[in-house]
Amino acid sequence: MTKLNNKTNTEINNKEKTSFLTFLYVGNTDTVFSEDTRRVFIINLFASVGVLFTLPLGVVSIWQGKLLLGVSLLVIAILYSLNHIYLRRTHNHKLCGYFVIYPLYVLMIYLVYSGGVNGTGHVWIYCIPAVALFLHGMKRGLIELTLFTLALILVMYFMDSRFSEFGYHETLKSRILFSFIVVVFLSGIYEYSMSRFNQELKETTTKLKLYAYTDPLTKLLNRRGILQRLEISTQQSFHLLLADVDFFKRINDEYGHDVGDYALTQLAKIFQESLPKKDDLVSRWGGEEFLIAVCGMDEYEVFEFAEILRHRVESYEFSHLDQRFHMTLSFGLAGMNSSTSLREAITLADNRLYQAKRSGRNQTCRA
Ligand SMILES: Nc1nc2c(ncn2[C@@H]2O[C@H](COP(=O)(O)OP(=O)(O)OP(=O)(O)O)[C@@H](O)[C@H]2O)c(=O)[nH]1
Repeated sequence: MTKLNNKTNTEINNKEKTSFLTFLYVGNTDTVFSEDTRRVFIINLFASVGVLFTLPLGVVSIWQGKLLLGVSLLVIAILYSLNHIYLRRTHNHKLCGYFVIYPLYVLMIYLVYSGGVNGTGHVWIYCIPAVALFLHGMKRGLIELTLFTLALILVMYFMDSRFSEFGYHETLKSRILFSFIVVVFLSGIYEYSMSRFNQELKETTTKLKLYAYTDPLTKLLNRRGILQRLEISTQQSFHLLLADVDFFKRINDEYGHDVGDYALTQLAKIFQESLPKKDDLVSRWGGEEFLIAVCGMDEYEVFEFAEILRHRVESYEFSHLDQRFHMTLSFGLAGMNSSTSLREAITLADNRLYQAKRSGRNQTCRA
């Protein structure tokens, strides 16, 4: 019974966690680590925290008779709530970022000018640097923060603000400015180190993806690479050609491993140059096997293409380190469409390749 209760509690907790994440990621929880999703998440978080503060403070301000301040806070609360809905529908984080930051600048300047509630308005300005630098990056963020600082100076020193009415010492103004500049400086250092770190992370991820999906010898996609590309492809149907070099072991044995490597690299070039369309793919499936995926052709056309390729390789003279030799290929052909899965098509192509080998090699076997 206790076990059952624990399970139900965990399920409820997981459900709540998922709903919370769905709220913050505006419905998109699968690509959590993409830069766009991260921005959507943080803008949404800023806006949600903004609503949590501006809504009650707005109500309190109206309650205390500070109508203008109260209405401004409520307008921002509404704006931030609409921002969430808009973000959920469009994922346009750039525009939503403007909706977060610009009303915030105006509100802060107004709070400093009016003193807010009992002269406490200026204490809120320190949230500005982090938000500005995150949303607009170092360059634009710092320009906006400089303009904001100038606006602060203007309001505090040159406008008839209500600052002196609250009995503050004159030095408080300069201390507010200096401490604000210190926070800008620290936020800038943080943003700079974070953006450097993110940049390096992005570059490393790109390199690792390249290594993970590419065959180092031929520079073609490897098995993982082509499977990933085929799984995400928008093409409805493909034909797969599994090609295998006949008696490749003899090349290695007769001419050495380096010549064998050269032959595989040269073969990869021939395959790549022969692909009919730019959406077609070729990969090194493993060892001396290559998987080619072609789209937009019927089975007969693919068979014809395989035969052309086979003859091209058969008549090609491989030449490396004074060694000259010829190679032949065997092909297994299979179609992949809505009724045949990728795995099934690969198995079928593999069976037909085996059949081509058994029937004497140097040929294409299809259904
Ligand atoms: N040089 C080189 N040889 C490789 C590489 N990968 C696999 N091979 C060799 O490819 C050969 C494959 O031999 P087998 O599987 O017996 O096939 P085969 O000699 O081509 O004979 P059939 O496929 O039956 O026509 C082996 O000798 C492997 O060492 C590679 O990256 N470089």
